[in-house]
Amino acid sequence: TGLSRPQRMLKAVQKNATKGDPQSVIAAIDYYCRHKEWAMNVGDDKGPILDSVVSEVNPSTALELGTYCGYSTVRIARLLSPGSKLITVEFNPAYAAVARQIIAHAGLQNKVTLVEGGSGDLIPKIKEQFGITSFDFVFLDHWKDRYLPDIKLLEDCGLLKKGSVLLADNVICPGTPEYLEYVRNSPRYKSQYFQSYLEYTKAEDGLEKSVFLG
Ligand SMILES: Cc1cc(C(=O)N2CCN(C)CC2)sc1-c1cc(O)c2nc[nH]c(=O)c2c1
Ligand SMILES: [Mg+2]
Repeated sequence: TGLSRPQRMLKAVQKNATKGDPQSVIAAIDYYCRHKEWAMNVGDDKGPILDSVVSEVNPSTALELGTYCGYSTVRIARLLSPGSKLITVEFNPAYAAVARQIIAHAGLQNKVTLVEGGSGDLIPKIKEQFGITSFDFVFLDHWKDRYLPDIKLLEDCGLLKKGSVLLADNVICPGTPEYLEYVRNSPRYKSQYFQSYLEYTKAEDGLEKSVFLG
């Protein structure tokens, strides 16, 4: 049955993007997914909002839940200051294999640690495995039903500190109602909605930014 959609995306990156140039990797993926075949990257409508939040936070430690093909991994890692680290978690080994190659094509492999496995299993092991005490920034983009349990896990594992910023994709489409209800009503978070569009479409979607108050 030939190549998978992620593998076809990888080929497009290897063909059209310049090695070591993250912006060309981002542009090659956006062109492919807008004009050839749709894929669930955060994309070029929501991407600049992600960029602005990452730049504002300038995290020393960042966590991404849901790597997929590494598009948002590249968007985040290209903005990190020297010495900062991004840990990205991917459940699907086929996605992880493609993401490693796309992250390497961008030349960002030294800023990124890709961990394969389920977020629920990995989060409790992060402190001991990576010597990280807390995350300055967390991007939630894995599976809508894991957003709420995983932030509760991050809280319980002491991986959030006063001022930690959570940014969640797809809060409208596919939608994460329980997560939104929690972060918008909990006294422990200050939340803000950034309206945008589902990647490469005219459908509404948006990002929810939530600051942990401690
Ligand atoms: C798979 C999928 C299908 C969607 C949709 O409404 N579609 C109608 C319009 N056509 C064009 C595309 C398909 S939206 C979406 C999606 C989008 C993300 O950003 C995701 N991020 C993380 N994890 C996910 O499971 C995830 C799913
Ligand atoms: Mg998404």
